[in-house]
Amino acid sequence: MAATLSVRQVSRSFGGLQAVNSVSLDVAAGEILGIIGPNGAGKSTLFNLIAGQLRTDSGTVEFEGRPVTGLATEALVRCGLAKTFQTSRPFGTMTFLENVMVAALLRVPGIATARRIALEQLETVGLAHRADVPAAWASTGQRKRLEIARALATQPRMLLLDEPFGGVDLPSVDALIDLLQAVRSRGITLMVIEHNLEAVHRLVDRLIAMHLGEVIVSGSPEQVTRDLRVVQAYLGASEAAHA
Ligand SMILES: Nc1ncnc2c1ncn2[C@@H]1O[C@H](COP(=O)(O)OP(=O)(O)OP(=O)(O)O)[C@@H](O)[C@H]1O
Repeated sequence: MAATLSVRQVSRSFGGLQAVNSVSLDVAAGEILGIIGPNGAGKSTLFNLIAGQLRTDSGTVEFEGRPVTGLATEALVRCGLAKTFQTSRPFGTMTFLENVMVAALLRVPGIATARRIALEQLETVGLAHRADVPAAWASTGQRKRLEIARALATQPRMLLLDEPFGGVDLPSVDALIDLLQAVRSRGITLMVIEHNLEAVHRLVDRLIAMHLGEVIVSGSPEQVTRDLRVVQAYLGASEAAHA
């Protein structure tokens, strides 16, 4: 089966720093692919290159067989590829509902339709009861869910999630895993950057580890997290941080 997303030899540097170095990967339709790696490995940069938030120096990205390299974020959203942010920033003075409506309006023109879609997505993520509350009142866990609702409101076929479990308290992790699995069972392909390895193990079908801008290992969660190169990458990064 053709891949939903194909990344081929994508690179990006910042000054003298090669943040992403010739990364190639495929994500199959309906798959949940996890990306791990120590701080500074290039995970977020890779996501930003795929999602049109950064320009690639070289390489290509195809989504559902169409070249999308260099397309701006809004154009990609209209193609069905959406991304949530590591630090989600809702419009605090707007309500939960209005925040999701803004996202829905990227795909549908009418306010009434956007409102209906937004309510459905708040329901999906378990926040319907917060619809009329200012988003500034959201807890960390609610902000993560709101960000997922906003992405879903753009009716994506693929969703890139940057640290969906970051700052989420332990009891909420299970619910978030269930939510993301429910999203996948609607046919939405997921690619997830995550530092919470326990959550990653339970969520993803396949895992890729990055280090110093490169993909170093790809395989099942068990294979990748036990791989000596991955262990050494984490140890090396933690030693460098404490040096
Ligand atoms: N806009 C930028 N300007 C300069 N350097 C950058 C920029 N964005 C990222 N970098 C550098 O590129 C490297 C990769 O950063 P990136 O944020 O992609 O890593 P990461 O794997 O997502 O890390 P983390 O897990 O800490 O979020 C880092 O050394 C970072 O400092």
